[in-house]
Amino acid sequence: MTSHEAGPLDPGGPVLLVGAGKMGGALLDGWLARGLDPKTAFVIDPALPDVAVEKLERLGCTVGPQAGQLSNPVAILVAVKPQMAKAALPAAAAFAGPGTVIISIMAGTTLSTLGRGLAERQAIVRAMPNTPAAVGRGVTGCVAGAHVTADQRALTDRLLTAVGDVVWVEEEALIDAVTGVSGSGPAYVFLMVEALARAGVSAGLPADLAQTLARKTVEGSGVLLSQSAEPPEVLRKNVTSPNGTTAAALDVLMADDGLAPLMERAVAAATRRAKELAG
Ligand SMILES: NC(=O)C1=CN([C@@H]2O[C@H](COP(=O)(O)OP(=O)(O)OC[C@H]3O[C@@H](n4cnc5c(N)ncnc54)[C@H](OP(=O)(O)O)[C@@H]3O)[C@@H](O)[C@H]2O)C=CC1
Ligand SMILES: O=C(O)[C@@H]1CCC=N1
Repeated sequence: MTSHEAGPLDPGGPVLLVGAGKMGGALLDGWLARGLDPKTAFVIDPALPDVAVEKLERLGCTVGPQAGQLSNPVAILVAVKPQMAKAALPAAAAFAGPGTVIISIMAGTTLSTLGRGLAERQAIVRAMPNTPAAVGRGVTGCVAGAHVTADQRALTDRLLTAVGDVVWVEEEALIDAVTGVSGSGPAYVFLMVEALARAGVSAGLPADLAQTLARKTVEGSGVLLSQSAEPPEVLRKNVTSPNGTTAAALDVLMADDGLAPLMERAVAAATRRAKELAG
């Protein structure tokens, strides 16, 4: 796993972001927060509201670059919905040079599909980040296509560690499972907050108090997990007094039809859906 290096982010040339929505926007914010020179940041996103365009332009970024304004970017990060890939890839192809690495974060979209819209020997990385990137605490799984050089892999690391940690896998199919675990994973955790709050209401708490308790419990547990050297199993056991209240709850959650098989089915469904998105 690689983590952020000290010092300002310097990719060594211009970077183009195609699609500045929730994930692309979080990455761009992370790059700028890590000291990326805004003059080297280019953005294509026809849906970007005027106020966001003005803010980026005020910083010195170029939104909607014309041919001639940008050549040979060191990286193009494609962050549109997989269904928009066909519409967005021509722009990436138009600006890409032989030294450009294309980094796609589109769920399911394979290296082979990406390659069809790009030059024959284009360097392509398929990556899967997650939304905690918005607070610099994301984790991204990556796989490198055949033409990615060691320098381009290091550059990808620099761009993605700006918003969290990065892991590489060698087998492309594993990216679909990465999507099922960490790409979609934050939604499972937020759903757990919602469900815990609802269960608190059923146990007699006022709704706003139940929400506060559920939210703070998951926030605090996340921080404890991140700051502790102990595995989650030990942290769980630390809460669980013999024959106490937690043990009573865990008897339900750890039953044969409890959380583990449910999570397995959920991750399998997400992984399957990623494969379906490949078309
Ligand atoms: N959200 C998440 O948790 C994660 C998402 N991803 C992947 O990231 C990608 C983006 O997801 P997300 O950020 O949630 O989606 P968003 O819809 O928030 O962002 C996509 C942005 O791209 C814009 N767009 C559409 N067509 C084009 C185009 N031709 N050129 C440039 N921009 C375009 C969209 O505009 P408009 O709204 O008008 O369509 C939108 O602003 C997806 O492929 C997803 O699989 C990966 C990991 C996690
Ligand atoms: O739901 C999705 O398809 C995207 C990919 C991972 C998280 N969001």
